[in-house]
Amino acid sequence: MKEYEEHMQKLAAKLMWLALGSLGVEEKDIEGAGISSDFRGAQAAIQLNHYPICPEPDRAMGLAAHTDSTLMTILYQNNTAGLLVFRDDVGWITVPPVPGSLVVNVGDLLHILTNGIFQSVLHRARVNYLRSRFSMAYLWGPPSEQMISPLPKLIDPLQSPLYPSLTWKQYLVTKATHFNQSLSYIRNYPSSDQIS
Ligand SMILES: O=C(O)CCC(=O)C(=O)O
Ligand SMILES: [Fe+2]
Repeated sequence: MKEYEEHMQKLAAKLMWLALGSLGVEEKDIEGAGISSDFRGAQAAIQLNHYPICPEPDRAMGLAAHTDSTLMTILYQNNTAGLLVFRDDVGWITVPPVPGSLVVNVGDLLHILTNGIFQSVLHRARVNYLRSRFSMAYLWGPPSEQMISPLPKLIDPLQSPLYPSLTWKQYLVTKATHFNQSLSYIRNYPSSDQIS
């Protein structure tokens, strides 16, 4: 498990740079925002999910629809389908397991950091009536006291940032009250002091 975590940590930092680099963000932009460019001090948790066989999947909850409160989540799923993501134009679509591959979810904090350019994804998991399913989520985020705010480079110069500056800890408090509405709740709040 420790080895898996070490690999995931390196992969997360690499993926983060692929995502940010694609937006023209450079190391100095990240350092300028007070974040170490190698994401030193990042915090992570591994969540193991097990979905036993269910004779009536349509009447069971599985994992309720949510967005991850992370910067990024790297998800392994065994070869039983069950993960669904929500696309505005089509609705719920299955993310089929592909052997040897991992799923990467944009989390709410990356959504905030990129001022909504990379949007966190609403997803849920269904149970299966033939096979049990398990998944392993590597939930990756910043140090808990690190301020996260939209990167100045990604803010339209004629507009204010869409989200306030806040720590992961503060965001989790908001999420515990506002659940899937949290991002819209904090949107356009000038300061995290006013957030509850
Ligand atoms: O089991 C899955 O595919 C989804 C797991 C998940 O979304 C989570 O652990 O946050
Ligand atoms: Fe999730």
